[in-house]
Amino acid sequence: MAPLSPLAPTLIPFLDRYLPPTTKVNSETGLNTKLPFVTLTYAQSLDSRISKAPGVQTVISHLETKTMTHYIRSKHDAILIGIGTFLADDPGLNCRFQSPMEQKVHLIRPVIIDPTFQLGAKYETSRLRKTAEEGLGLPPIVVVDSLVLNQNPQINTFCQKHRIILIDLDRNSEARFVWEDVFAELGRQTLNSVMVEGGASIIESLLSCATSNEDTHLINSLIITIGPVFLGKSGVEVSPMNELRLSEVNWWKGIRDSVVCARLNKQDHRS
Ligand SMILES: NC(=O)C1=CN([C@@H]2O[C@H](COP(=O)(O)OP(=O)(O)OC[C@H]3O[C@@H](n4cnc5c(N)ncnc54)[C@H](O)[C@@H]3O)[C@@H](O)[C@H]2O)C=CC1
Ligand SMILES: Nc1nc(O)c(N)c(N[C@@H]2O[C@H](COP(=O)(O)O)[C@@H](O)[C@H]2O)n1
Repeated sequence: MAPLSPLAPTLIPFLDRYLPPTTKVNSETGLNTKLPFVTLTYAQSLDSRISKAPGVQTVISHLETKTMTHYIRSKHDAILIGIGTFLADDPGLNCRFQSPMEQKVHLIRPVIIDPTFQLGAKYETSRLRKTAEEGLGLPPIVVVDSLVLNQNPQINTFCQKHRIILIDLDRNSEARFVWEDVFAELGRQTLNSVMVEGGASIIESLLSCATSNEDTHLINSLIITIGPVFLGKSGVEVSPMNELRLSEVNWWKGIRDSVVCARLNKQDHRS
């Protein structure tokens, strides 16, 4: 694993207002809210692609913005990916950014959205498991369709040592979880901030639900790294179902990549 570079100092004030507050407070009631603070963050090409082909891990971020991603991980309780990303990337999903102010590296909880429990035996040989066993990260929580519990014997073995969250799929709309159910459950598990990293299906699903009025509050911040590359028509594109305009937009320019931070709605979680 290549070491990270020092964090560009200008990234700290740039990112600050888009990162989770220490305590999430509802601006209207003054009470803590049940839903975690959700940051959607990923790296894309100039043609809005996050990998060069389906299921192929593709480096887009420069080391400088890779370091930024680990800094962002250090500010969240959980990191969420879809099972497609687990299968394609075999990621570590830990935090390797060490703040000079902290004695220890931050431990972030991986969450995998895996309705049909494809994780199965693949977890045994994964980097995720190795990272957790070496004490460099935490074991994952896997979010599974409630109906799959009795249909897949591998779940029972996995459950003995790991946490599984059972949620009913929304069977009216192409067998997806309702995101509010997922985040509410993560909130109940005391995960007060969730960083969503991908992949394409997860990003599109979240951006698309943000275009429906009811769910705009689910994503609190958007942080996108843009690398100077076109991945072409065989690349995996991310695009919401409908037009989506951003607010509170700010840009940062690094050695090679640019980063855009924004909100999807007008709600300010710090006021
Ligand atoms: N450039 C970047 O920042 C990143 C790139 N990637 C890339 O993305 C690709 C993987 O993307 P995908 O294949 O789309 O996989 P994915 O990680 O989005 O997982 C897809 C699976 O997640 C589940 N899922 C997604 N939305 C759901 C919902 N609302 N309810 C229930 N289940 C849901 C389904 O089982 C679906 O098959 C890989 O090539 C990976 O390298 C992944 C993360 C970040
Ligand atoms: N920030 C960023 N830039 C890229 O170019 C990427 N391909 C990704 N991918 C995400 O990073 C995960 C790998 O994490 P580990 O370093 O192994 O912990 C991968 O699973 C994607 O979510 N990200």
